[in-house]
Amino acid sequence: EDFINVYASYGENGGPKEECAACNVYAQYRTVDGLCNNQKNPSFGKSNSLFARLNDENGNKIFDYADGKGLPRVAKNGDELPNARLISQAIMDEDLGPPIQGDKIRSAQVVSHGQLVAHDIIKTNIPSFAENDCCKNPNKDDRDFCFPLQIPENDPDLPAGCLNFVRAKGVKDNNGVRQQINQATAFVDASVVYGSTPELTKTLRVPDSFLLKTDDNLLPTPAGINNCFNPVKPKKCPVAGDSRVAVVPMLNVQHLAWHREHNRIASELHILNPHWKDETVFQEARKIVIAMFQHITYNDFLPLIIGQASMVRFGLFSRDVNEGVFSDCYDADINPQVMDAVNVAAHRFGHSQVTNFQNLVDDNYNTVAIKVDDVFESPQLVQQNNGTNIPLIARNLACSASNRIDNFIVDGIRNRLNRIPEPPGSDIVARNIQRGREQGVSGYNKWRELCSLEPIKSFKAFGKYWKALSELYNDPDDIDLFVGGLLEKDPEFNVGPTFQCLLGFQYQRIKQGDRFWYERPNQVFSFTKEQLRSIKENARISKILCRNLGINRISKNMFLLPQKEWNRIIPCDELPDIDLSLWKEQLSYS
Ligand code: HEM
Ligand SMILES: [Ca+2]
Repeated sequence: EDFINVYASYGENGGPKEECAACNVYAQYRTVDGLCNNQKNPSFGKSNSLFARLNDENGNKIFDYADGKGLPRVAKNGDELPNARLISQAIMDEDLGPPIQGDKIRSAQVVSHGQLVAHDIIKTNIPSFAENDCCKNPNKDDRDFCFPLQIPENDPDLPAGCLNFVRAKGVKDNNGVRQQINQATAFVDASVVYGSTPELTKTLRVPDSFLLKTDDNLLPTPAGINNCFNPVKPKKCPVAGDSRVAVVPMLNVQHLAWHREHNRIASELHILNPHWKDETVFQEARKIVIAMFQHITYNDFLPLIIGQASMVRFGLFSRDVNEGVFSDCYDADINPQVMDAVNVAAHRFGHSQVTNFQNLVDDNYNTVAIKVDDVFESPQLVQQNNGTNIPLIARNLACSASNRIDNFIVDGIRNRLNRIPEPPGSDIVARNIQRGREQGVSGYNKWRELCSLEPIKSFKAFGKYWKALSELYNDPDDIDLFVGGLLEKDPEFNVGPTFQCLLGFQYQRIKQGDRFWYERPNQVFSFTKEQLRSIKENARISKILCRNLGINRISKNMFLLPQKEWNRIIPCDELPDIDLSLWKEQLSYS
């Protein structure tokens, strides 16, 4: 049974002309930018191609712009939609929720890995915020460029009036309709580690070597690239495969762990196979890192977000090693590109898991509280004293709870987001809502319909929020997807049915549309049976973070809070390891 109507399919996917070049059918490794992953449509899933829209039964793209071309969505009756900040205040203020919003089983590592994967598959091209102030500059009336937020009078936290918001770069498709550009590869391919363009990969790599660059054993800080959005605090700026590496320290150390894991694996492969060229060592290590990243993301992370039933329904679990090692679900007709609804709403579910604190936890489990809004874009917290805080951040990832997925978003990111270089900062909820509208993403009910769920006919369906919603919106069809989606409940605290459908469908396409999916047999790039088995049995997020972030003990499954019986804190050495000797090439003398 298909959640998404059979009619809904992907539209054409524009891309630059270079893609006319023929693909190398015998390529052993995926390209950095995803080009030629699909040999019939070389730009499927490629970086810098357009986000996907679903098609209706007549093959027309599904979107909702006020003028049908590119102006932000308005209400069904033609009025402006309700003020995004007012919605945020009335529905998503953490003070409206229960006093304790922590999840009982999910750790902060779920949140951080979620952000890392989000950044692996999604990066909207948005003109720089710092250089373009839509409240001040001469372009402020340009509706193609600006869509500022309006903070109402008497707002308790943000100053009334205009708050900057720049629209995503627009590209006209063949019908003259505004589309947006995804700068990341849509594949789950560790592009957060290696970059989504050959130029960035080159910057990250040590020339003539299999290693990624480091600076004092930390992420590299090459001159000439400045990803640091905070211009005030003097510091070195870390560079990784994605420019948002330092949004918060917990994300920063995810990048660091995978970066170090590449160098560890590459160094071992080099010792095992001294005759291999540097390039071979680099690419073989990259291939193993990507396989681990895919395995962990699909089998250990995603079930905690969309739940067991949706995992099974969309065929997202890898094949159980007891039933066989290889598995082939590849379908060359599938375009893995991320769809608009997943970009602007469904995959932003993680914003409700974020907590107000990014604490440091020492070896005796003493905690130093650090507020999230004090450490946005603060790589110095990770870098200082040669990285002495790194193990303390890692322990916090394992030991502190994520917040529940619900309609409450903490003040740290809802009132004080990115107060850089100085207050007032912004509201992540208002931004997400505004982002959905400016990209012409259809309202919540449309997505329910596409997911074969009953559209909501009355505000009453939303329980205690019906009144607030009915005072804000004219019609249930006007409700923004981010708002409606997070108001849905799931008994196991996964995302609700609409986001399960959208994320399940998206991750299915990313898996089935990936020619290089790690489980595939009989290809020039396939692992051996023994190698794949070793990856499947031993790839663990706990092992990767434990061995690379300077801690000695860790919970067996870091995505879950430590627990005496089944998720004890154990020495890292007791966690299983991938057997890299399986990559030792048997030289034959013929
Ligand atoms: C740790 C705190 C986090 C902060 C401070 C943060 C902040 C932001 C900001 C400022 C944006 C841009 C909003 C816009 O203008 O469109 C954004 C986008 C986004 N966030 Fe987060 N976020 C956090 C965690 C997460 C998590 C945990 C997830 C998912 C599990 C997530 C998923 C996304 C996605 C998918 C986007 C859209 C990205 C794009 O358009 O390129 N974020 N976030
Ligand atoms: Ca990617």
